Amino acid sequence: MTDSVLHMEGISFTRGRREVLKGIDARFEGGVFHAILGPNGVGKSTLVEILSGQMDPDAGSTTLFGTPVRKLSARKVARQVAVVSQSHEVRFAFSVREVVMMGRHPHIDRFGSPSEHDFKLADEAMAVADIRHLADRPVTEVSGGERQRTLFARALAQDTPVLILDEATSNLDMKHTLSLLSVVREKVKRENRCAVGVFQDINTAALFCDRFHFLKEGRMAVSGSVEETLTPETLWEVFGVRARVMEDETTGSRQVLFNAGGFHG
Ligand SMILES: Nc1ncnc2c1ncn2[C@@H]1O[C@H](COP(=O)(O)OP(=O)(O)OP(=O)(O)O)[C@@H](O)[C@H]1O
Repeated sequence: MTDSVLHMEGISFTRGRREVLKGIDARFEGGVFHAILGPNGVGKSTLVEILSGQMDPDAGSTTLFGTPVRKLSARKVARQVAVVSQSHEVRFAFSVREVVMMGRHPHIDRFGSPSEHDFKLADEAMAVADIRHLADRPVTEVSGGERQRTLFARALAQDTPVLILDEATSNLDMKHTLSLLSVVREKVKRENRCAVGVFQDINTAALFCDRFHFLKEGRMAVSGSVEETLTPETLWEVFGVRARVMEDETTGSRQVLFNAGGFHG
């Protein structure tokens, strides 16, 4: 049994002169790891920015546990939704530990100070993201992948029922990609949390996610379980690429085999 945690209805959004999203309906449940997929510029980041309350849509509504997101304060949303965004920009030279501790701020009283529990969660998140050895380094002086792991750890420390990942592993090596997404999957399955990830790499998404949502030309083109949606027909329709879809006999997960010349003009 799955519960609807986030619900989008009739979401439309125009950026510049272009209507990027055209009446999107989607449901994101607890206990499910969702993937948002689609070509560059189709509106994946825009969709998750609206989903996490960072932007208001021109039309339609998003509810979080039944309450319209626009009626909730940023602090209330941050207690429920953590985001690892695509922008890796960190302007100030906070230490890696300080950045991870920022994930606890929504939970700490305005005039209070962090508790033992806050420090413990931040420390655990740093261990999971394998950044403890970087704790005292300025975040402006670590590598792109290390910075992304720091922002991932901040979101894990935030300890929310909803986790939104916008290409959150795009700079990570394979080992850290697998280990961090395994942790997300475990939280989704064991603790009934809801995860929504934007992915460019369909095979990584197929290893960890339960449901795929493909965007095309501002609309939700195909939505459903990985088995239903990850087909050569969908890949052709959405991305204009020819590919084979294989099922790994050992793990049962679907993987795509591309070929160098297999794309539409
Ligand atoms: N700040 C902005 N101002 C105006 N237009 C924008 C802005 N950010 C994005 N856009 C435009 O909105 C559209 C959707 O962008 P968005 O970043 O949501 O796409 P995306 O699917 O996440 O793309 P990608 O796969 O390249 O990350 C694109 O046409 C983009 O050029």
